[in-house]
Amino acid sequence: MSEPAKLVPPPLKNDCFALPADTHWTPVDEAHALLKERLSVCVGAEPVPLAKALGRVLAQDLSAARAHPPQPNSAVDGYGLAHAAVTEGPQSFPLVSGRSAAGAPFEGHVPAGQAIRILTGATVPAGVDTVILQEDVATDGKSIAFHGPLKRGANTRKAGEDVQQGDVILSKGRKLTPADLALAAATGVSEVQVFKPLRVGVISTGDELAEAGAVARVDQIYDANRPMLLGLIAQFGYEPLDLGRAPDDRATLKAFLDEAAARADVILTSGGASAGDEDHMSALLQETGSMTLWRLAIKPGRPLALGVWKGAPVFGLPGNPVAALVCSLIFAQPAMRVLAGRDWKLPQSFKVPAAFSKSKKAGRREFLRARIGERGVEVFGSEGSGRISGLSWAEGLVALPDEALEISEGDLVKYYPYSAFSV
Ligand SMILES: Nc1nc2c(c(=O)[nH]1)N[C@H]1C(S)=C(S)[C@@H](COP(=O)(O)OP(=O)(O)OC[C@H]3O[C@@H](n4cnc5c(N)ncnc54)[C@H](O)[C@@H]3O)O[C@H]1N2
Ligand code: MOO
Repeated sequence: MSEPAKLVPPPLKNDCFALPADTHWTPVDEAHALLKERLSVCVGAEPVPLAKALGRVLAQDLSAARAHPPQPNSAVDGYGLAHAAVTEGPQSFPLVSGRSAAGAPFEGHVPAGQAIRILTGATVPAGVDTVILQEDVATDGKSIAFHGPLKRGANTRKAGEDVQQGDVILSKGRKLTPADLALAAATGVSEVQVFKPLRVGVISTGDELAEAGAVARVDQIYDANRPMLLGLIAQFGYEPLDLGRAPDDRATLKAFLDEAAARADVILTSGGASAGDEDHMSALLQETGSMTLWRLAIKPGRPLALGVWKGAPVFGLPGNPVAALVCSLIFAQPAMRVLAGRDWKLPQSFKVPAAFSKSKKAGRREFLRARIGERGVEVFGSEGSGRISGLSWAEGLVALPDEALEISEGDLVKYYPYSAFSV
């Protein structure tokens, strides 16, 4: 009998972030390019009254039903007159009786060489093309005296100078802001065709999880990811659907996914994304054949399981809360934007001086919990992926590029305030 082959241990690295050479580590930019290419809107459209349209996404271009302003009107309180009758130097014009006020226009014609009292927003009467500011005249109530020359058309707004009837005022895919509601209302729009809200289902997985409020065994932890992800979805303006906690049991998890696909347009799960013995989420998605299990060149958040379950895109986020949040912001957020009917757009970052120093390794993009302090952007003391306290401490993320980098205090680094993800 021959001796059993002796096990040869690998060199000890003890770096769970080291990137083994035999795996393809997908760079963040490559992952983004794939998401951008493959995703498209997955919700239908419906009409809603303008008053209910804030934050909704236009399902078609919006056109002005009327011009803005609809008629020429006065930009100031003053006196309207015909420019052709104005000369240089001091002069005086008799006032016609009556006035033009906003909502109560003067119906008659103002003869050349005469003037009419006119108020801000009032329709410019026939015969008038120019308005002189009341501060620039002397009056006894019967006539006005002022200095010429005046500029033709002064202090008036032309019909349609802002928007012409039929102009496209807002494009398909636009998320309606308060200013957009003003523009639509001003141009006579009372109802808009918008995409139905994106329903995002959230499932936590893991036998170790206990529900908030329940008595937890010492070996259990409270489910922190679910309230975080549901809150994030609400902040993004989508409809959060709490689909509960699934145990580490493949058949039950399957039933959870079935229910999720029936009720939600997109599914976010956390936990079980990597390839361990209990990582059922990635295993189930793999079975559908739609699976792209990404090993992402990112810290934190390496395992991100992506797939489609009964028609619904699934983001299998890593279980560690910091990684779950970072992956949601960096991948699920731009993806959900497109699924909800908007364009592909990454959040706006800012270059800010670092109030820290760090030696960064090559080969992965790193996201650090960060906030702006007096000396620049500060980072949380620990990079541990389970340190939830750092997520609350932070007001945003610093993104360090894929390459190796020596960062010294004062160097400019990329900073994303959390608010940049919720626009
Ligand atoms: N041998 C290795 N082990 C691990 C590696 C590795 O490279 N080699 N990578 C680590 C990294 S990085 C991550 S991230 C995790 C990802 O694993 P899973 O997505 O399969 O997540 P779980 O194992 O289920 O959970 C990880 C961690 O997070 C806790 N968790 C899970 N869900 C919740 C929740 N809803 N609320 C709060 N905390 C949650 C869970 O208890 C674990 O502690 O794998 C590492 N392992
Ligand atoms: O990278 Mo894991 O995703 O640290 O938490």
